Amino acid sequence: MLKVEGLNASYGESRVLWNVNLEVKPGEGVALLGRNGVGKTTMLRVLAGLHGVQDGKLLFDGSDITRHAPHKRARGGLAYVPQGRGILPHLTVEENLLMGLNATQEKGIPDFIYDLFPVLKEMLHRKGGNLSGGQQQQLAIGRALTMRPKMLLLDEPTEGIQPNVVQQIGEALKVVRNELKVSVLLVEQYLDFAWNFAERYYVLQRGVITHTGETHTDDVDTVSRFITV
Ligand SMILES: Nc1ncnc2c1ncn2[C@@H]1O[C@H](COP(=O)(O)OP(=O)(O)OP(=O)(O)O)[C@@H](O)[C@H]1O
Repeated sequence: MLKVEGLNASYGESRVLWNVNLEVKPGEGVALLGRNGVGKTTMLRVLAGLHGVQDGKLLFDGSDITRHAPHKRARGGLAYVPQGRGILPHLTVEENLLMGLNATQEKGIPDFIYDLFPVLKEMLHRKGGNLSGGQQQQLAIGRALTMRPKMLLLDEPTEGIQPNVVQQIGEALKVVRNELKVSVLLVEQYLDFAWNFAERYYVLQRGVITHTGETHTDDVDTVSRFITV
């Protein structure tokens, strides 16, 4: 589904990602783990087409997308939910969701969005900016899903969110992966959440992938040493 080969990326003279190789298979949930500032957000921005590639190749759904513009990647099924959520605070929940629909032929917001996140139906006419952090996160994921993506790129969906909502988001993401068959690449610092969700993981340290493995066989405490501050 997604294959990253020999990726290098920089900010000016400063190299941030070093020869990154990473793969997400169809229907798979994969976690990208690491401390603050190691390059996780940059990695997702490169995949979304918002930051350039210095060297390397990005393959998605059988195409080389290395030089594709962000909107082309989104139309091709790669949906990015940035850290800080990226919803439009002055628009209502409904208007935010309808924006995602523009890229598809559908007329209305599909019911599965409300099945996943019932709170969005209750808050349909409320302004995005007046939602709680957890509700905004659900809206951001819901909006990305209205585009019927093949893969979601999620940047720290649990950040600053109260535990019961974190649990709801975790359950929704499992439905997204298992029933809607959408692959997920999840950037997280909340290790237990990532471990509970993902089948495989990569650890990024100072821009280099240093460990990778499967969550059901590997020891979470060993991995936590590489990612906790
Ligand atoms: N716009 C920018 N210009 C220059 N350097 C940047 C820029 N954005 C990020 N960096 C640097 O690149 C490195 C990687 O940052 P990045 O945000 O990708 O890390 P991260 O692992 O996502 O961290 P966090 O969890 O804090 O978001 C950091 O050293 C950061 O200071």
